[in-house]
Amino acid sequence: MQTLHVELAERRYPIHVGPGLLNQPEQLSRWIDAPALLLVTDSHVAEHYLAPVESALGPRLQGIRVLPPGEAQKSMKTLDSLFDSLAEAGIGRDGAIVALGGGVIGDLSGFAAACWQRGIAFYQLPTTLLAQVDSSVGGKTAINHTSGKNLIGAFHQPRAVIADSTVLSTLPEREYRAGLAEVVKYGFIADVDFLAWLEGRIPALNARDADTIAETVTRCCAIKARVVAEDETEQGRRAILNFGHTFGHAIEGACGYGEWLHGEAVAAGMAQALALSCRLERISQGDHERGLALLRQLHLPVTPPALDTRTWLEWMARDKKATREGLRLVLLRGLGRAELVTDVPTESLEAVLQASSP
Ligand SMILES: NC(=O)c1ccc[n+]([C@@H]2O[C@H](COP(=O)([O-])OP(=O)(O)OC[C@H]3O[C@@H](n4cnc5c(N)ncnc54)[C@H](O)[C@@H]3O)[C@@H](O)[C@H]2O)c1
Ligand SMILES: O=C(O)C(=O)C[C@@H](O)[C@H](O)[C@H](O)COP(=O)(O)O
Ligand SMILES: [Zn+2]
Repeated sequence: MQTLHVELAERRYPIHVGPGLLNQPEQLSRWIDAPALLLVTDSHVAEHYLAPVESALGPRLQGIRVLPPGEAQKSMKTLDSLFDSLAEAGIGRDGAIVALGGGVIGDLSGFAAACWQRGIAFYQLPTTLLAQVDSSVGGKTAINHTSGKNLIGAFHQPRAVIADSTVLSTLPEREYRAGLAEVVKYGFIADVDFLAWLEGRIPALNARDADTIAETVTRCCAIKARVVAEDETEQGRRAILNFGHTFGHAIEGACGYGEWLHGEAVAAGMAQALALSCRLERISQGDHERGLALLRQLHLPVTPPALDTRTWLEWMARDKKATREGLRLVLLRGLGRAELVTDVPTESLEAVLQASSP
């Protein structure tokens, strides 16, 4: 097992990564240290992993909510129903939520924890690749609004992240691939050596080799923890974690939440962001092709759905990075280095949007 930390002074917390962690009741019970707990999960995850966590937490567990799976749960209606569960379980200020599941469960439960009695603790037990490498770390919590992705939310850090790499063996193939998109993102934005490391392990990644995945999770968490520690509330630098997301969130919203998985939309969005970076001569043609090749070799989509330019621009305008002056996009300045760019020429953006429409 490895333990990293997100260095945020009084909000500093550990990320434990390793095999079999959900089946170590003494450790689990020590890491999850609040006196009263509500556990939130979804029905797929519950089927596989609820029993060991439930028995490890014992009588401190005051309630369990098993939600239907899927992006649609990041809604005001489900959030409201979680408040009912917190009330029924009698969770007060010293209580906490245990989020057992993927990014949907983590984002939703984290936001419920941020709101309940003005903020209670929560613990992330991520069970998807995407959640282990990205969503469980960093404290972005949210639900969706019909007008845009994650528009209602809060920065609220977990008290601990416990990532059991063994649970990834039951993850459906499509969900595994979606998680790889966020993995590749770290190489593009912050670490060209990691990008090369991934390129050298494509057969192992495609075969879901357990050791390769465990190392991948640790490396991604280390990058994310560093970026979050530098800029917890995305005043600047943290925005690089949003590479591909202005396009990706537009795809998710325009096609209807859940139609494209978040990771799939991010993969196609990163292909757009690579194309725009290349058109603006921020990366070479060779680097553009290298980036697309990696996405394709991991069987990730690089072509977005057919949306007209007006639809693209309407959705992208609601991105949280946008200001009154207009869009701000994360683009590359060479592979392994991302920047937040304010002055993207409209004609270049439109050319990329038009070129990608089938
Ligand atoms: N907060 C952040 O920083 C952040 C970062 C990235 C993504 N996100 C959000 O995360 C969400 C996507 O999360 P996700 O990709 O984890 O999807 P998800 O939570 O919907 O889980 C994917 C599917 O896999 C199932 N599942 C989960 N773990 C399993 C396991 N071990 N075995 C079998 N089935 C399992 C779930 O039931 C679900 O059907 C999106 O809403 C996205 O916006 C947030
Ligand atoms: O942690 C971050 O910061 C990220 O941007 C990580 C993203 O992968 C994630 O999808 C996040 O939820 C997007 O945030 P948003 O602010 O664009 O909603
Ligand atoms: Zn993301």
